[in-house]
Amino acid sequence: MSHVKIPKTQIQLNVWTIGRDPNRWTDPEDFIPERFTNTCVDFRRQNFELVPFGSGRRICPGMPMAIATMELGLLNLLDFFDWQLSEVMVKGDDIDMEEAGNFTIVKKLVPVQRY
Ligand code: HEM
Repeated sequence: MSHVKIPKTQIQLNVWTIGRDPNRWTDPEDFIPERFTNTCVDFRRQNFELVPFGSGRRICPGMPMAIATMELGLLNLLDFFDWQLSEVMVKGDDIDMEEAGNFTIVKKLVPVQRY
């Protein structure tokens, strides 16, 4: 494979669209976290359908810190609170996974203090 240099040009990948490509993902709009178990697709490697931290020599150097911070934050939220759906979250019998908000996100889950 030959490499082409494009000097003084910034290239941005549309990771949002890649992550919703129906040619790559089954039911891409559905929330199916199990899709990431038993798969060889790994966001740390060169699986270009999943590149939240970029890839190659300019991959995010803060990735280990970001993962540790997110895991710690998430585990604390799960440990200290029970979570229930707010009324806006329920759609029929199902959970409404439609995105809301732009720069600010509407709270769809309600924390209930456990202790
Ligand atoms: C969820 C959290 C984070 C996400 C999703 C994220 C994502 C990214 C992405 C997509 C890039 C561009 C990679 C590329 O060009 O291929 C990047 C670059 C970078 N990130 Fe992160 N990042 C996160 C957290 C962090 C943290 C915590 C730090 C530092 C403590 C950090 C420092 C950097 C730096 C310095 C670059 C530039 C690397 C370079 O251009 O060589 N990031 N990040």
